Amino acid sequence: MNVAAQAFVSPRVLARPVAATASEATRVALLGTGTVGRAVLARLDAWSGTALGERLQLVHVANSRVAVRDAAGLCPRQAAGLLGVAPVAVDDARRPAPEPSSLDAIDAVLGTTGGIVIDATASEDVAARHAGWLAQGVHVVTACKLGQGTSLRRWREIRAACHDTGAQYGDSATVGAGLPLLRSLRELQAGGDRIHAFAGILSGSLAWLFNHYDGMRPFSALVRQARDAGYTEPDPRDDLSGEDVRRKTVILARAAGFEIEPHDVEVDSLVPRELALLSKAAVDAALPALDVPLRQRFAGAYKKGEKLRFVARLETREDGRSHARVGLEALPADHPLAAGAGTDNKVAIWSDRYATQPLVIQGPGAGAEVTAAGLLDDALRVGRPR
Ligand SMILES: NC(=O)C1=CN([C@@H]2O[C@H](COP(=O)(O)OP(=O)(O)OC[C@H]3O[C@@H](n4cnc5c(N)ncnc54)[C@H](OP(=O)(O)O)[C@@H]3O)[C@@H](O)[C@H]2O)C=CC1
Ligand SMILES: N[C@@H](CC=O)C(=O)O
Repeated sequence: MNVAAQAFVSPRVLARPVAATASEATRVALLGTGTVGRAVLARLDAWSGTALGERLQLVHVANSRVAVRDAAGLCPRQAAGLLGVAPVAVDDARRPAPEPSSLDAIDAVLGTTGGIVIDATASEDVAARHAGWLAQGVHVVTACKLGQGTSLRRWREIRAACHDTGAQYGDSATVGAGLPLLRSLRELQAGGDRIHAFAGILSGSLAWLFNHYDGMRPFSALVRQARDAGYTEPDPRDDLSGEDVRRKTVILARAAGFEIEPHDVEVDSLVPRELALLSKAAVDAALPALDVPLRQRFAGAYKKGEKLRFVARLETREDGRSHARVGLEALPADHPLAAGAGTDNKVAIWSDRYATQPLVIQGPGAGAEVTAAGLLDDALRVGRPR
């Protein structure tokens, strides 16, 4: 059974069934039916007929190629079947036929205000539309970091659009795959606190890789395993190069009050030049180019009893300016950031309130299920309140 099919068997009951009317539901358009998008559909499917399910009405699902829509509401399982990412149900023939995917269709299907776009893509084209949707009064909930984690200009456009229309931007899944990181930073500042610094593990895939790498198995084999488990970006070089962590650092920094540009973050990439230059299709075969450099770095750390961890740091200097960097560090084995398991993200935050002992937030930081849960938590939050 493939991963898509597995997502749709034996759904857990996540909430008690209650009666509710469709008119109370918020219309939702889901973009992306890959690792995260399929998990969103599976979670919505498991909510069918429950109080949570009645609050969100799926009206549009698309990937980069095809879309299905129905203003009266789509069954998540059938939509997945129609788009070819889950087993086809018997009565799917009676459902709307898939049409070519177009981002212009969102306006027609959600109307001008009140609906939610869930972005489960890694698409620049989709991220470039976030501010426009918000400016129309459409809420955006996103796992994609290209909205807030790229240029300051785009970040400001997103914030301005939210301010002007009251539309909301759900970004919990962009850093820590739904962990309460961005929320905590914002709540501290809302209470008058000022953030001084943060340091942490912000990549679930790199956490998993360095929690498992023992210098014996080739590093490239572990990268393939992390990719197949759904922890990496669609192109694993985005993780290995530190670009994904750069974007998360930028998002966290801005949420902490530091309006930095991506180039303000110093990045130490793990990707050798010969791998960086390849097309995406050629990457898998060339992954062994990682093996020797990583084995050497592992051996150097091992001899000193240290552990390799990919760390992001933001500090404020005496002149009040911030400095951010991300890269591989060899840490003493008992260092707090060396602890953790699986895909754990772990972030320490120093502020006026937490000046000596930092506030520490830790938990799984990648994976389809936690990310989908983070997206739908945000969708419930920005949709019509209950
Ligand atoms: N995996 C994880 O643990 C986490 C992922 N994220 C983020 O979630 C996002 C999705 O990741 P993941 O599911 O792994 O990626 P996948 O590559 O598995 O899926 C991406 C999906 O986006 C679709 N897509 C691309 N362009 C468009 C478009 N213009 N319109 C509609 N759909 C489009 C693709 O379509 P097609 O199928 O046709 O190619 C595909 O279905 C990324 O931004 C990632 O950074 C965030 C937190 C954790
Ligand atoms: N590829 C990312 C997924 C979540 O953002 C990671 O490894 O953390």
